Amino acid sequence: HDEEFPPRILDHVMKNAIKGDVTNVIDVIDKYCWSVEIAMNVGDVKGAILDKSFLEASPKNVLEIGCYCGYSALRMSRLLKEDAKIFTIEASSQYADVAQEIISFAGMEKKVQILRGLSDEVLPTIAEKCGVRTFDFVFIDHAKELYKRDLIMLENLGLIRQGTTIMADNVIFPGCPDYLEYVRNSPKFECTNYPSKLEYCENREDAMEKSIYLP
Ligand SMILES: O=C(c1ccccc1)c1ccc(O)c(O)c1[N+](=O)[O-]
Ligand SMILES: [Mg+2]
Repeated sequence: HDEEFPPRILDHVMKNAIKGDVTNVIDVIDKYCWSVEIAMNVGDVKGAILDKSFLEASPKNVLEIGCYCGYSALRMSRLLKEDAKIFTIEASSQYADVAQEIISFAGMEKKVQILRGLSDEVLPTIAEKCGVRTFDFVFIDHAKELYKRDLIMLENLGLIRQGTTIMADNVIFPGCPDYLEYVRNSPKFECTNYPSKLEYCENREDAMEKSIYLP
């Protein structure tokens, strides 16, 4: 990954977006990524699919695994109902630093809490640390080889409940074949695939996978 993108997008947002205007911050990031350089945000096209599932779930407790620069956390934060909250896990302290700045610039620092660390190190204590029993909505968008491991960990830790919605990005590109095989063959998940395009690309296929947990 291009380690230099996060500081560039932060600088671009600070100089071109309206402080406290979360929708404008999202738009400024999307315009930059369409016109200047592609980044691995979920983006506007797949972001609209995320938005729709998020609104249908109308969650109180939201978990994101893979915050990056905070773009998808901002997308969800603007749709959060009163007293709902997003907890987002980010392993890279560089990404987490930039995400914190962008989330604060957009005025969403009270609705989004970044948890720094590796997902398998953060998840075992997240319930008591965050005062959450189960999550109502989970967005998985981190290292593709960790999707399956972390979903199983969420199940084993009792962090998801009957009806929890799990949305996974990039199930085509870069792809997460073991995750897809797991959720689609498990009787505990009701899956729906949403074909789309890779963020900020017109001609590379990607898709999101929605899995409703029904143990
Ligand atoms: O893994 C990559 C990747 C691989 C190679 C080069 C650049 C990015 C990627 C690509 C698109 C995504 O939406 C995404 O979330 C990721 N990611 O890192 O989590
Ligand atoms: Mg992604």
